[in-house]
Amino acid sequence: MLLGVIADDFTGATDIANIIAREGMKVAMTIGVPRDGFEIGDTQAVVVALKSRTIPAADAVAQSLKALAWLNERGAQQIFFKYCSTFDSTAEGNIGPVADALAEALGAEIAVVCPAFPKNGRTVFNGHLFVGRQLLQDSPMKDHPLTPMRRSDLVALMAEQSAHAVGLVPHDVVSSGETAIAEAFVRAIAADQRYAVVDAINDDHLRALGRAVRNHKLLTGGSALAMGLPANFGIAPRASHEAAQSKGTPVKTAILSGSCSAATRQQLVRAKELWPSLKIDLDALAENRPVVEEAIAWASAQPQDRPIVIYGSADPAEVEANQQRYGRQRAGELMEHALAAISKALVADGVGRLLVAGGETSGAVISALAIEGLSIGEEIAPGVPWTVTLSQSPLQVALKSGNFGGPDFFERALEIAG
Ligand SMILES: Nc1ncnc2c1ncn2[C@@H]1O[C@H](COP(=O)(O)OP(=O)(O)O)[C@@H](O)[C@H]1O
Ligand SMILES: O=C(O)[C@@H](O)C(=O)COP(=O)(O)O
Repeated sequence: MLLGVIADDFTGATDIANIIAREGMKVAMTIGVPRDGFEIGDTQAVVVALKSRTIPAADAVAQSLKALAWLNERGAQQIFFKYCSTFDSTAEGNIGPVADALAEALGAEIAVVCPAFPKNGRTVFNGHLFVGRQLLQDSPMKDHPLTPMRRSDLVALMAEQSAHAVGLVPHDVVSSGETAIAEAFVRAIAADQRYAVVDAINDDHLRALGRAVRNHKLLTGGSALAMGLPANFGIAPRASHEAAQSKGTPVKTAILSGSCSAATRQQLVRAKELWPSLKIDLDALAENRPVVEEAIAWASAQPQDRPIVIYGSADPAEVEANQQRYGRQRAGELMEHALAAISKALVADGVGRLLVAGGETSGAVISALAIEGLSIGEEIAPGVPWTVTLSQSPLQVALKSGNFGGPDFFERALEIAG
């Protein structure tokens, strides 16, 4: 194995696996740390998907170290800690503690911090993270149900979460190329900095950075940082990425969404106009009413040849009201558990194609389905591939990060699936 990736959520894991695959590496994605006997064959990169973004920091550290040990035992030459391109972290923050623990275990003197994903509008400039034209703190991420981001200064955010000093490699250095970036790392190490936030506003910056980190033991960042890594191992991008799913056969399809992100809510407006839809009532869930059973009955009463949409997604005012009533964590868990239970019943009832919107939601759904891993197929939108589950009865699955994809994402996904 050349590259070992530890991803802090499941949508993020398919996102980075997609990028690595398109850059030519043979990649496998596992759900959690694989069981003993899981064969990696001639796989060059393994992405271990964890659901560690919003859990207590000590648990996130323990799970990440377990993943690291598994990857190291299989000879991974470089480790990548993948977090969100919007640096999603709770108030306590898991990114710093996990990065600290991985750096310590690997003996890494320096690690980059670079969530930039220019194709999806995430750029880092003077250490500040932008989403489109807005600072992160002014973007819809300020209202995220679990990880509201109210600051944009990555140096400050990382310094607050980590036990170590954090520096910045600014855009003028990055624009000067690989040698200048590598020299900046030497200066950062001399200044006792463990992390270097690196500016990147386009893919050329990320590729130059990719070359400059060739010898780093640990990288941290968003998926786009992985773009330049396969080339370091002498691997060239693939002309076309083979589809993992078979086309042309009708497949019962369900769209499940717990994502309250602005992009998902817009995508749902369109999906609801096209297909039968059902909203899950969080109050009813909290009152222990048979919401899940009713949703399953509703689904089986719908025409079987059309996609169905089941969602909890709500706008910031409704999410806020729910959190006031039930608490941030409980509100999230109630919805995640309900959507996970519904997905299990739908699959048992013959649904063979699932589109899941939301990182935490995807984690809950995929875990409930007891799936061991996913193989990466065609790209639907930047950062979102179709995948096929590594299971006895394979399912087609797309895990959509909350803010990824255009307004017609779901239609586009189904067109591509054929
Ligand atoms: N109506 C709702 N009220 C409160 N929380 C909700 C509601 N609908 C969904 N949630 C929760 O919001 C969180 C959304 O996170 P996630 O699934 O990661 O989406 P995203 O990818 O957009 O960040 C989940 O924990 C989900 O259960
Ligand atoms: O880096 C990204 O933006 C995504 O890969 C990701 O992690 C998104 O997380 P969610 O929005 O919670 O799905």
